[in-house]
Amino acid sequence: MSVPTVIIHRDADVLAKAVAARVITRMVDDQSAKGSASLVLTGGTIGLATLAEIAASPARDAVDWRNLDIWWGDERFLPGGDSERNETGARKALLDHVDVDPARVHVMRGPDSGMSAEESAEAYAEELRRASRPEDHGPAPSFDVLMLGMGPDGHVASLFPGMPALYDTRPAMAVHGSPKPPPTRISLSLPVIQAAREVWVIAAGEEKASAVRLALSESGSMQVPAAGARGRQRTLFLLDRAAASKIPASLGRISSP
Ligand SMILES: O=C1O[C@H](COP(=O)(O)O)[C@@H](O)[C@H](O)[C@H]1O
Repeated sequence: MSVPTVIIHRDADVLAKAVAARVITRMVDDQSAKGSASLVLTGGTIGLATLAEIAASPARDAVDWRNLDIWWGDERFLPGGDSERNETGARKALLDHVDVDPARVHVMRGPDSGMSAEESAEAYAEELRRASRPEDHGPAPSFDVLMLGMGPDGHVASLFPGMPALYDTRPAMAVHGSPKPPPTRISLSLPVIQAAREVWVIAAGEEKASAVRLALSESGSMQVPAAGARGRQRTLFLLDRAAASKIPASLGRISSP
């Protein structure tokens, strides 16, 4: 697992624009090198702001959207179209504005599919297994970029502190009793997150500062799930100044104006 690099931007607005530019460049590079790319989306405030900035960028047309696999790190188990679903937010902010291949937009299905949360999670796990290639050496693709928002409690995807899902080794699982509504969710597991080539934890705001400090410390992922958010080749903590305000000065970091 890689050691995190911390990059700090002035505020949430600059952070979202900078992450958007980073996503576009990374997808273009991966598509140039291997023909296609994979991107895991996150819900949450800064995650959706980032997607809106990608949509607003003239450089978005440099991405071959039809040759991109889009996945989610987690989903709130709500019917399709519900405004609280991460999918709904992502469609509104970005996916409705670019020419994605619907077959390559891998959604976690809600109760309107007729499936229980367990069945939906298993269907997603199966989709991940099918997409895995021999070089991935595991039950899910090694995603090129996996973005994660982070809660003030240090949760990432729908992996909340102290919850059994943190020990789950299936590619995706149902989560019940989430402390943040809605209570039922679907999440990628920690091993799948850690198999991604690059993991980007994105956080803005002072309310995230303590969790950011713990996520960059020696904390265990059971106490602070974001402490387990590490990519195989690279881990980035992309922060605004407020979210970075409690990081010890000793920790290497790069700041933009
Ligand atoms: O519920 C969720 O919350 C987190 C973080 O959201 P934020 O609004 O505090 O930024 C998000 O990363 C996750 O995908 C989502 O389901």
